Amino acid sequence: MLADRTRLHIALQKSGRLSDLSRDLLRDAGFRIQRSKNSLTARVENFPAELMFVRDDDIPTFVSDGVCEFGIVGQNVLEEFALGADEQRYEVLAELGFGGCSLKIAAPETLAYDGPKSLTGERIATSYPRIVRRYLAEQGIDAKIVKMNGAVELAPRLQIANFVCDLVSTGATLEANGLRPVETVLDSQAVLIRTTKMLDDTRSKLSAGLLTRVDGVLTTKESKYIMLNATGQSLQQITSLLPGAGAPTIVPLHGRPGQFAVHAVCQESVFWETLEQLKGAGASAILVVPIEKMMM
Ligand SMILES: Nc1ncnc2c1ncn2[C@@H]1O[C@H](COP(=O)(O)OP(=O)(O)OP(=O)(O)O)[C@@H](O)[C@H]1O
Ligand SMILES: O=P(O)(O)OC[C@H]1O[C@H](OP(=O)(O)OP(=O)(O)O)[C@H](O)[C@@H]1O
Ligand SMILES: [Mg+2]
Repeated sequence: MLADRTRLHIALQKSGRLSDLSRDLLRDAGFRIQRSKNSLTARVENFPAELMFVRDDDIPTFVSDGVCEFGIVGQNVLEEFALGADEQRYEVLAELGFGGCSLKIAAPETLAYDGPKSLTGERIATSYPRIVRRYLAEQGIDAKIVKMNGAVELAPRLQIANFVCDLVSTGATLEANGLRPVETVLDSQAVLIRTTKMLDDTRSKLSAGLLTRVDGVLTTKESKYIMLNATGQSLQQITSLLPGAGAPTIVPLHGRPGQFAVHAVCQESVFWETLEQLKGAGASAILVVPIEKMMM
């Protein structure tokens, strides 16, 4: 059956690290996901789109083939796919700020390691053979790659390989298996991808609409609304300290001559250090509040 051309198809991981976070992003963007008994697909109630729940490894293929116009997948999976593809038939539209992890080479705690040359002639177990092959080529190292589909951390104990190359975030899995990270091969997070296949007018418009909403969520997540009071002399320094703020609103404070209220939308992270600097420059009554929705 041909996919319905009047709606968008979005490929998401069915169950795993990215599943809930991907759905949360779409919900934050205002899409109401219909509950479905058939858990492999779900309609969006208030937008012509259908979610397809699949294995994450299949997402780059579906989007490249245009079976799904959009997908959410880790950069690690995408890169491994790209290294095996003849041409790139998808585009990365946004880094989503979740699913952060790194692909690392790890070795048993007891094994000596003295830089990448220690990998020469060794066996490295991984689910990411193409990425590891590229890394070894860049380093000019000759080593044998052993492909495993999961439980890679077990390889040294099973004497399949001395080294592993797998995803790490907290490092707890490595530690639990008596391994330590020795090299970082790739840093990764989830990204939104779109097919580069030509879309008809209907889906092209829907695609732009979806993108505007997702962009809105991503900008909003970083953005904060700052309010503070300042004296006339300190205004210039204070406004220059506001991270990623356009033109702030400055209004005189009633009954307090020479004092002003400054309001600004900051589109970059606001750290405690920033607040300390603002205070040091003469700001008082500083408030930082989250922004719920934003459309620029
Ligand atoms: N420890 C982690 N911390 C954060 N993100 C991670 C971590 N491990 C993996 N990820 C990211 O989440 C993605 C999905 O991880 P998961 O372990 O659920 O995949 P999987 O077992 O291959 O699932 P599937 O059944 O869909 O093939 C990874 O490709 C990676 O981008
Ligand atoms: O550094 P850590 O925080 O310990 O995370 C690393 C683990 O997370 C991932 O597996 P996941 O738990 O998603 O399970 P999976 O192997 O079944 O995919 C990855 O394959 C590691 O095993
Ligand atoms: Mg997978």
